[in-house]
Amino acid sequence: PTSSDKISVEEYLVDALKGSVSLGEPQNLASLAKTWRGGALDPKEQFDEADENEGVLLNEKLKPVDYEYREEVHWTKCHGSLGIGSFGEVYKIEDKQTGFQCAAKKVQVEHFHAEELTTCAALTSPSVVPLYGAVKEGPWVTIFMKLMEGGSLGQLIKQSGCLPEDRALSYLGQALEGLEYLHAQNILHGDVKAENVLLSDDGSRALLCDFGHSAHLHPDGLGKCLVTAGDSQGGKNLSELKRSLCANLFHFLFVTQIAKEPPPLREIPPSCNPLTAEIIKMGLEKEPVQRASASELKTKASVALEEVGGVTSPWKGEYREPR
Ligand SMILES: CN1C=C[C@@](O)(C#Cc2ccnc(-n3nc(C(N)=O)c4cc(F)ccc43)c2)C1=O
Repeated sequence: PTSSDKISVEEYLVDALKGSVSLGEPQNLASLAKTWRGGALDPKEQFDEADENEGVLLNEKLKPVDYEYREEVHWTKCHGSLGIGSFGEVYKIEDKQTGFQCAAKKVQVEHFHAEELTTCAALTSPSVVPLYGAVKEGPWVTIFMKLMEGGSLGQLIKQSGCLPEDRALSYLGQALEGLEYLHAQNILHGDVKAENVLLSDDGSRALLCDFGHSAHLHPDGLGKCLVTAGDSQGGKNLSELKRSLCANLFHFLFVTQIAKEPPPLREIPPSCNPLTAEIIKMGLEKEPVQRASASELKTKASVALEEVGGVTSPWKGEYREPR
């Protein structure tokens, strides 16, 4: 066969997956998701697309029926939305056959980026929200994931006013763990903020979510932009992220608006542990070359947490007036 006759294994796989919903592997989902794109369709194509239903589910408690998985038919939303992600609303949903509940983000296909799935499909870190699969139904892409009953850190900060130092350090450390893991997989999250850190029902665990702005970093891409003095893994983009994460720590602690310029360090309260103050300064270092690596910041955050005596403040304690 000539080269034009040989189709890639991936094209062959995608051809087999098109038009149906099946229980499968992360790689299958990643390959199929790359074919989902919006764009001008002629009326005939629009009509055909309206009924289209295809996808790959990764959790056996989400059960397609006769190669279909449709809203209101096989799964249904439970009450209102949980929050708003990048280009989409997030809902608590229930599988009608198994009763299993999870979270689902609905994105219009013209706003869907395959990287939202290709970057997180095969991740297994305890600090990243697990993906349960994704399905295209007409002009919508629905992305299923683990339900995080504790809600987002952004919501907690709004409810609590500002966080006690022990909890801010614990959540920072876990978010840095997730970031460090993503970097080790050459993945750039691209939108690290309190709204994209989700909490377990008892508030003990914090996991990164929302890969709607993520990108695959090629190893040489990192090589070209090695600018931190930290471990060899650091990269300019990552150091930008770490800076925004430490700026977020400042936000977690003191609910300052994350200004374009680093928050005035003089506003770090004197009551704060010196190591916490050092972490904020290290992470907000303007010069990327001087900025600490994710690993260094993570290590310092866990030492600072030990120094403040671990997490002792109550989960969702009384309101604390932001500074
Ligand atoms: C693995 N994966 C798959 C899709 C993803 O890119 C996302 C997202 C996203 C964005 C904003 N918000 C939430 N969000 N999720 C939950 C939840 N899982 O319970 C949630 C709960 C809230 F209270 C508020 C926002 C929430 C989730 C991603 O990361």
